[in-house]
Amino acid sequence: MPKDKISAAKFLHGTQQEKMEFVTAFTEALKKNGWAVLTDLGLESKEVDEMFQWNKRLFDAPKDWTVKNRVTGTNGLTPDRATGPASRGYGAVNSEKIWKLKSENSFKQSQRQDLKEFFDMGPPDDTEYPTAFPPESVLPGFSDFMKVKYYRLQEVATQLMGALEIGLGLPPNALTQKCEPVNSELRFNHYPPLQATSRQGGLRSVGHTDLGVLTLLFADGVAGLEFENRATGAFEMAETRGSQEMLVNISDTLERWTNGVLRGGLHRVSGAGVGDQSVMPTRRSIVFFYKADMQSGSGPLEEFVSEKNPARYDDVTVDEFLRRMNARLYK
Ligand SMILES: O=C(O)CCC(=O)C(=O)O
Ligand SMILES: [Fe+2]
Repeated sequence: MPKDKISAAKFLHGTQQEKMEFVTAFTEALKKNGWAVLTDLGLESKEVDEMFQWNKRLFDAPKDWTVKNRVTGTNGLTPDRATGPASRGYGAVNSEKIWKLKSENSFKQSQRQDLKEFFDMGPPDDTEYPTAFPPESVLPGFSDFMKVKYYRLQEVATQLMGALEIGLGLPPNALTQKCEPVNSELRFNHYPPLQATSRQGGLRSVGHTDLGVLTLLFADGVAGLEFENRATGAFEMAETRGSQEMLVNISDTLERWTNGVLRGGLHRVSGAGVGDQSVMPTRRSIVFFYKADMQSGSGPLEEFVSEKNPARYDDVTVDEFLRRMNARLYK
């Protein structure tokens, strides 16, 4: 498991050789583990702290506005998550049936729960699947703030994808061009405090891989995020230091494009690490799902397919792939 954190400073500001050192370390970590922790991203920790402050304000605010915007409601604006390829707006606790994504039967009945509420924002200029924000009267300034952060994180993710293109020996923009026009999702997660007696299997979110290309994640100080150790099959705590460190994990679309050379990092959120405290504390995370353009193919790139290594994934469009997964996740 990656105990070492990789500094992005050399990639952002270094010599050609230093850039390549980052590219190699980053690509190797993702090939081996499916995830890595990066430091020195060029993101001010103040910027990330501000996102956590908005996360708190958002979930503390009265939720009347969300009624029109629940998982099953279309609101004339927000697509029904279960039938569409996108996720937008507020989702209450237990909206995501994450156990249906991989192997439903491996989860006990008591583990089939998801104890986070969340808010997903799509591209600010998306007219097909617009994000229903809380009204300005409820949370003044929130949508403007989010738009700026959305593009900032898109920029960071695009840079990291550029590094991966080099690391995988692909031509420049081979992967990033499949992510234009922008189709990522910026998510705020909030895990409300929970009595230990209702932990039910000790998990706040069960094991899964994310649907997009690459996921960027910041967690507050409360432990919980765990990744599968591929050597042992056991889940182990992934530690990040608040706003100064960012976790990156491979998601399903990149696994499909690379025909399994990069495999999605399997992760979950546990209530472990809080000892025998009777209440699990509130936990918050900020997640950027870097996603592909809906019209791009989701099947393996020709560079990763050969007679010996035939395509393992069907080449449906990203739109179709995401609809397939959303139908499991939200129905
Ligand atoms: O909150 C976390 O640390 C993980 C969140 C997560 O896995 C997700 O939103 O897909
Ligand atoms: Fe996830």
